[in-house]
Amino acid sequence: MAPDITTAAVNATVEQTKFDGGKGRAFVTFLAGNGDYIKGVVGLAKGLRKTKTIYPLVVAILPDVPEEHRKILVSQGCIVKEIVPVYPPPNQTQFAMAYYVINYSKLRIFEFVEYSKMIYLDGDIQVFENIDHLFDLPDDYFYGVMDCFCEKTWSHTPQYKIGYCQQCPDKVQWPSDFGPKPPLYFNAGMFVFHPHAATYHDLLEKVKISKPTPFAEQDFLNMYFKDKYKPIPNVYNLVLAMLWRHPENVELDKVQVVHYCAAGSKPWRYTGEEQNMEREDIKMLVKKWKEIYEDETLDYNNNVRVERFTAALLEAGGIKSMLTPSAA
Ligand SMILES: O=c1ccn([C@@H]2O[C@H](COP(=O)(O)OP(=O)(O)O)[C@@H](O)[C@H]2O)c(=O)[nH]1
Ligand SMILES: OC[C@H]1O[C@H](O[C@@H]2[C@@H](O)[C@H](O)[C@@H](O)[C@H](O)[C@@H]2O)[C@H](O)[C@@H](O)[C@H]1O
Ligand SMILES: [Mn+2]
Repeated sequence: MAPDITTAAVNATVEQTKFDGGKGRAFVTFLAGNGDYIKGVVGLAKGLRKTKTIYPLVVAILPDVPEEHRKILVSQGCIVKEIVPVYPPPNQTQFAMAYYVINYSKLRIFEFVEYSKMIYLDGDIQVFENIDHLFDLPDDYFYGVMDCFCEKTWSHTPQYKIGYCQQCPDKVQWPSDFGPKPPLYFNAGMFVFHPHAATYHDLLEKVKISKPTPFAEQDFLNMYFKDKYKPIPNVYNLVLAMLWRHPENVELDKVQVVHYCAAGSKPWRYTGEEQNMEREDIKMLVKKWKEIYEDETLDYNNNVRVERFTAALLEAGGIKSMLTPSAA
């Protein structure tokens, strides 16, 4: 019978392991409002647990997230950090989606300098394979997956109007009289970054004087990091529209991270009625998300003793040191 490990020791070890074992690394997501995105974040927390990641999930929440949702996040082992909202300068801009204005608050995560490296994931993303290796990417760059400009949400752009997309740059040439080709552009639903105080303060200064644009903080981040952005393969953030816009660029069985950003694809409110939602691949991906969300063995409370006991073993120097002398 292993000796009693005091709860305090386990708690201390868990926190320390999370920090040391994580080498100051963490996944981070963003939650605002009292709506149903809480389901997305719970699904993400359980999906990350299923990948056996050693890194915690930090949830940056706006003040309007209700206590009941905060308790759910803590019960799922998340590190909950309340952030102050960030608003863009007042402007008449029509955002691609009216609620995108709240997404500027995502920028607060750049202040989490207690972490040396973070992977940001939208709440409507699911991680199906272990992606811990992305934390080892060099700090000098900002990593994300290239977006697609073919959906109607892009109809305000010159790219959309001429049928140009960075996913198939040879299909429609960028006209020379349009000026320089747009720099590579990432989807801001997933990115790998190194929190840094000076960068954070500069970001916040610049966002206060930047004209808001239809894709809100996504446009801003692309402008800000355009000289540091390094594309990573789309297996790390499958923007669903790629399935019908650029199927030649997708190998579904190799996809590790899925971004449920197409209209009607949020798994927790999926009805299958919107355009493209009746596709078999969409139905399969929504089913995969729901299987994780409904899997009680992935709940933190059903794992905490294993995670804590493992952590305590690490701290105590392995199984032998835990056995009583007579059994040694
Ligand atoms: O009511 C909302 C809307 C958005 N979000 C957060 O903001 C992210 C970006 O919004 P969304 O994913 O809907 O944008 P999309 O990727 O679909 O354009 C979401 O994933 C959530 O993490 C939220 O918490 N509550
Ligand atoms: O606030 C702007 C948002 O812009 C992005 O969503 C868009 C973009 O990806 C388009 O390319 C798609 O066509 C569209 O479906 C999708 O919603 C990010 O996913 C989200 O995190 C957030 O930054
Ligand atoms: Mn999203």
